[in-house]
Amino acid sequence: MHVIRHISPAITWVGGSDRRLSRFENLFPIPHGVSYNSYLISDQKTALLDTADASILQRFLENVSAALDGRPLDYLILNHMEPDHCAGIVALLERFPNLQLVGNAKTLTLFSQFYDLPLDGRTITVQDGQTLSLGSHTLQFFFTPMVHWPEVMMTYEQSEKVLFSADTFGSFGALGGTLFADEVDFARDWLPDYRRYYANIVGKYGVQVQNALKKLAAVDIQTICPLHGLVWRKDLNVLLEKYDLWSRYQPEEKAVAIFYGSMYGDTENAADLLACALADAGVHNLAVYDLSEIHVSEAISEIFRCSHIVLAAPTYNNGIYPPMLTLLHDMKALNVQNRTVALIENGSWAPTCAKNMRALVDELKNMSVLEQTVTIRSAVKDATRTDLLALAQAIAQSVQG
Ligand SMILES: Cc1cc2nc3c(=O)[nH]c(=O)nc-3n(C[C@H](O)[C@H](O)[C@H](O)COP(=O)(O)O)c2cc1C
Repeated sequence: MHVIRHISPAITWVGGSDRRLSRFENLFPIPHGVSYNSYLISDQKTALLDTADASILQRFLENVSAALDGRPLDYLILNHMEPDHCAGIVALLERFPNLQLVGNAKTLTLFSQFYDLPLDGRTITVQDGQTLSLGSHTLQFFFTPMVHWPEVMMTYEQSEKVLFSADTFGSFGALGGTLFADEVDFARDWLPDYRRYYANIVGKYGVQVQNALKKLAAVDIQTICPLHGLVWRKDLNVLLEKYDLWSRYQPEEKAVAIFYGSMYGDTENAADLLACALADAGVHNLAVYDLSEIHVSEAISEIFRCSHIVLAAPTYNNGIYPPMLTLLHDMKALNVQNRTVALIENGSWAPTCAKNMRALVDELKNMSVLEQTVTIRSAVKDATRTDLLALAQAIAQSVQG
């Protein structure tokens, strides 16, 4: 049975959620599931904005049929040719013989790479800024390349002022009836998933997101309909401000995140000692993470939130303990910038971890590394405790200053 919600009399959400998938892109754990959104506009012509993932294909096709209410589908707008939004294309082409695919040149190249179906006479190739009339609704296409694939575009419906934003403004998290952001407690229940999605999926492309925000700055947007997560029709600034911060790699909060790796508990001991000293010094926006226990995507998400990060790890075969090395590689891959960093190393005979961590941090832009690197030789002793307390003072001053 179909499950749909109306965004307006003419626009219907026809997507669905997957609560069984354990990892998005077979990579990122999604304990809250994920939604695949698709939207139908019914006017003199009918237009579907993107399709959905194979996991929800049957329900999605039922939803489209119900929303069409017996009418044919005229246009399928392909804002994004990533497979999690494309599983319905072939089925819809077969079902509706006059259906035309609407995309840009790159979209259609990607289509032919993924599928063998000939599209002779069944495509409309649009240019940046071009419009397509459906009757009283008019679609305008804005190319937003590399947010986060090259063919990505957003479609703006002019009469209702709705932006169909592709993966931009999307999130992990299945929908549970409440489709609209104003129907949920966003800060409590959704913001961490939005942040982790942005940081890990889109984070590398901050410049391109800034370009897209600038391109859309003059457009009067009343509603945002992304391909994952919630639909926004109120308080759009809450989301736009986050996107502006994240895409400029600016921290959201004056906060300290301590990430440690530890085999035998001594580096962990140092992390705990530092955290307590920071709390004593009045820094309470503070979190401690064992990198062997959390997924690296959670650490990246916290780095996008926090102004200060502490990296604490043992030396391992003359290098960096592997979970910390993974985090540092991801920080580079996702373009992390503009953070203050403190380093703690451990080693039983030749500690080199801090030097190696520092070299990788130095590859990032606008990172400020505190001078007081602490070296532990196996277990924390009085002298290292003193060093850790001094480091806590330096971090506290930097946070509060
Ligand atoms: C496989 C392995 C390789 C290590 N390589 C080094 C090394 O190259 N240099 C060094 O000083 N210590 C090395 N260590 C020792 C650890 O860095 C050291 O014991 C540290 O105190 C462990 O911290 P933890 O208690 O937080 O796990 C190695 C330990 C292991 C298990």
